[in-house]
Amino acid sequence: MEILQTAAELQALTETWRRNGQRIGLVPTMGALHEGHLQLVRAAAAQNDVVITSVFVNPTQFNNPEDFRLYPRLPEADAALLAPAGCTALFLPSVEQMYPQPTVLRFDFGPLERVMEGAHRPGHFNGVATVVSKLFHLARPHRAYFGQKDLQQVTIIRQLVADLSFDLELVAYSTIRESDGLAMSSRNRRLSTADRAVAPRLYEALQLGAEMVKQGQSPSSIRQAVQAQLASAEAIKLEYFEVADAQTLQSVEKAWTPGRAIALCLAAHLGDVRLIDNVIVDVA
Ligand SMILES: Nc1ncnc2c1ncn2[C@@H]1O[C@H](COP(=O)(O)OP(=O)(O)OP(=O)(O)O)[C@@H](O)[C@H]1O
Ligand SMILES: CC(C)(CO)[C@@H](O)C(=O)[O-]
Ligand code: BAL
Repeated sequence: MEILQTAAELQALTETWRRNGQRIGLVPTMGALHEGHLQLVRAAAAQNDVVITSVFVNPTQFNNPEDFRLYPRLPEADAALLAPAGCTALFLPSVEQMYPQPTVLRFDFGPLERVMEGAHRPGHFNGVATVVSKLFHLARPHRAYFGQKDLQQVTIIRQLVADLSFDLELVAYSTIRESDGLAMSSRNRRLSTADRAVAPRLYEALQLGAEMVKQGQSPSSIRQAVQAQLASAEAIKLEYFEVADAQTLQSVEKAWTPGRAIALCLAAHLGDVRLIDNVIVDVA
């Protein structure tokens, strides 16, 4: 596996691959890799001739400087995991490589970003869309891989791909969980032992909500039940819980629209670690 640190190296490599007619898969990440990332790399390896994984802790998408400073950075361990998963090239740029000058670009995804992560992390999706656009231009992938754990992110990137006519296929994979249900996340490493023990309560609360959706209970009763269940775990500080349309991500207030899937999404703090999770429920 090659390790590339400059944008010019990546462009040169992808140009050669394109000229040779090779199909390129791209897996954008912020590193501290786990099975959630590796399923994306394995899928990319199975579906393309070559795979680029980027590991870049992107400063422009962090609204909290402490979160950026403490984000786990493990490039050697990441490299060791990527080669056996079928990655051809690891792109490991510096901030200066990705941002040779301060970016002034501004994206506005309208209602899609005025809820949940966009509402609670000002500027977050502007930073995500900026770096993902740069990665698409540098890597020129035929397919790009993302996880449903970041449901709003994948929805916004789908809009970005359509609006800017990126000539690629967006591929999304479902959330990989620990055996106790906790969604795998790089930030899980930062949980204290006590907080790690209660963290599965997040998924348990989402499962309770999913059961209530299936029983046809109202969004307001689901909100109440999920919030009450999480309030009983003292270590968990819920930031938001949303009952949303899985496509538009807009809050569902009254009746379900038959045939439209529902997304139950939350963000919560355990100590100084902020986690997100979601489940998607089909409504008959
Ligand atoms: N548990 C998971 N299952 C499936 N995909 C995942 C999972 N965790 C992350 N991904 C996906 O991997 C890609 C890179 O995510 P990222 O590097 O931010 O990892 P992360 O574990 O989500 O970290 P954190 O949540 O702490 O930011 C994203 O497309 C993300 O949705
Ligand atoms: C897509 C991404 C790599 C952009 O920095 C990041 O938001 C992530 O890891 O989900
Ligand atoms: N996985 C989403 C990236 C972030 O939390 O900034």
